[in-house]
Amino acid sequence: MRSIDTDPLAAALAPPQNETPEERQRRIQSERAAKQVSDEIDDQLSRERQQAKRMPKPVKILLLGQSESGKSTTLKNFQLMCEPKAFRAERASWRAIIQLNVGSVSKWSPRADLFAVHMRVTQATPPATPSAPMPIFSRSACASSPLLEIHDVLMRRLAAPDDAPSTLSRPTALSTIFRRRPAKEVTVNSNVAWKTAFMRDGSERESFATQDAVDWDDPDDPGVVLHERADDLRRLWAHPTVHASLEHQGIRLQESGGFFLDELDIVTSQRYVPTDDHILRARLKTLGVAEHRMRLTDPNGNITREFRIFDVGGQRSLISVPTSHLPPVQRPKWAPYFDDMNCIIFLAPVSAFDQQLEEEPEVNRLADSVTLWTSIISNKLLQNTNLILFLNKIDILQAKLTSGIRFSDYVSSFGRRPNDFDSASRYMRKQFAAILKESSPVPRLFYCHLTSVVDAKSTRFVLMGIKDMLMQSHLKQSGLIV
Ligand SMILES: Nc1nc2c(ncn2[C@@H]2O[C@H](COP(=O)(O)OP(=O)(O)OP(=O)(O)O)[C@@H](O)[C@H]2O)c(=O)[nH]1
Ligand SMILES: [Mg+2]
Repeated sequence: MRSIDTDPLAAALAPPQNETPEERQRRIQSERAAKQVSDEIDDQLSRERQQAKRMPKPVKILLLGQSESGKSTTLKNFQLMCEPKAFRAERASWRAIIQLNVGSVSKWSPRADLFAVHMRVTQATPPATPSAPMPIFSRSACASSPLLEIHDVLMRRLAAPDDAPSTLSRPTALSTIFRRRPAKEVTVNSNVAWKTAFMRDGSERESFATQDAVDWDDPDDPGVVLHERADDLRRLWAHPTVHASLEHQGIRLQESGGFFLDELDIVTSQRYVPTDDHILRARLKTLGVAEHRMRLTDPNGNITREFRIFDVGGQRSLISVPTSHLPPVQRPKWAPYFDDMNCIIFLAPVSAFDQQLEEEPEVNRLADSVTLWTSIISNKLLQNTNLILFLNKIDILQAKLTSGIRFSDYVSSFGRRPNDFDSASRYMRKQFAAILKESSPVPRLFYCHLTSVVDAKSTRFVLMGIKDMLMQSHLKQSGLIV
């Protein structure tokens, strides 16, 4: 046997040689306390392991669809339904995103030329007649625009840009969360817990009162600038030249995600805290794949089921839809990672029948959704997964058809059917179902819903049905019911 002299471990653990009786007493007490803590941790781990063994397997849901189809908004609805407290605890974070949406002129400027219009309005030159061509101002000429200023304050608040060291106290780690790309949307990297960065004390909390959601004393709060500039923004948005210009270019900002200009009074108010409805309408593009876990509890607070929802950012490079030079159906690279999903919710934004993809302006957005749908349902790795189709953004579809935009001008196979919501939605449902029948490797059940996922009430109804259906089929699979 090794003696203490030669065994380094025993030597390190041995009591000090000249220990007094008091020191010995203190040492023994502290060793006892440490052992007690260690035993408690062991017990807790063992209890959790037992509970995990008893818990049914988690229900896994995969959200798919092109960019801006409504996947993250569907996820927010799930959260609102399953964990309303946690959803509302994130209001401060969503407030920042909504403020960014309001000040996000870089998104509109290339298309909507709001800077140019803005220069006229604020310089009080007589407005041009709506039909007159709009002068084009360079970005530098507009550098003093209050709109740009708001946007810049928000961006500095959200992420210290790499090229301009921020004087703000926000952690620079935020720059890895948000990325600013010229004339592109602000995106969120799904692997980063960005929401906690906006919580009042930087920590996640289960619940707090509305007024506690935001740090009202923060001198860098973008709400202050936004409130100061509210009049400018209101004048800009109320100006007839702005609307004439947008109409002239066929731009309907009201239908874009993150549109809050019709509610400037509310969102620029000094103590603005977003409602559930505003959170659902806030726009933040997802990058990568985000996994969200939600725990359902019984009335006694015991966890009965875990839902894992995977939100796959819809940008083309990620979902890898074919482009003109690739074969018509290409296997998505991520599919092997998702072959054990219980269900895929596929979102097709049907209001986009008259729009083109931002990434590829020659591709119609509805055609792109159909291609992506075909590629998903024909994938053998995903063939055993339940399929639920959301024909989404029906509120915008309805508004477009009512305003006289003709569906058949973009979808010639629609022919001479009436240009109304019922005919168009029925037609699309039939087309998507026919593709499934033709392209799925095995026959499968197909559920289709006409949705507007910014409407919390109707979406809750749809999601409740899906949740019940999944729990039933899950229990059947586990042999717990027949
Ligand atoms: N009017 C209306 N807006 C919607 C609807 N569904 C989603 N939106 C809005 O459209 C925008 C885009 O929705 P997201 O949920 O962010 O889209 P996404 O599919 O996650 O997009 P990526 O993250 O880019 O893949 C958001 O501002 C939503 O509020 C809808 O049914 N009607
Ligand atoms: Mg998203």
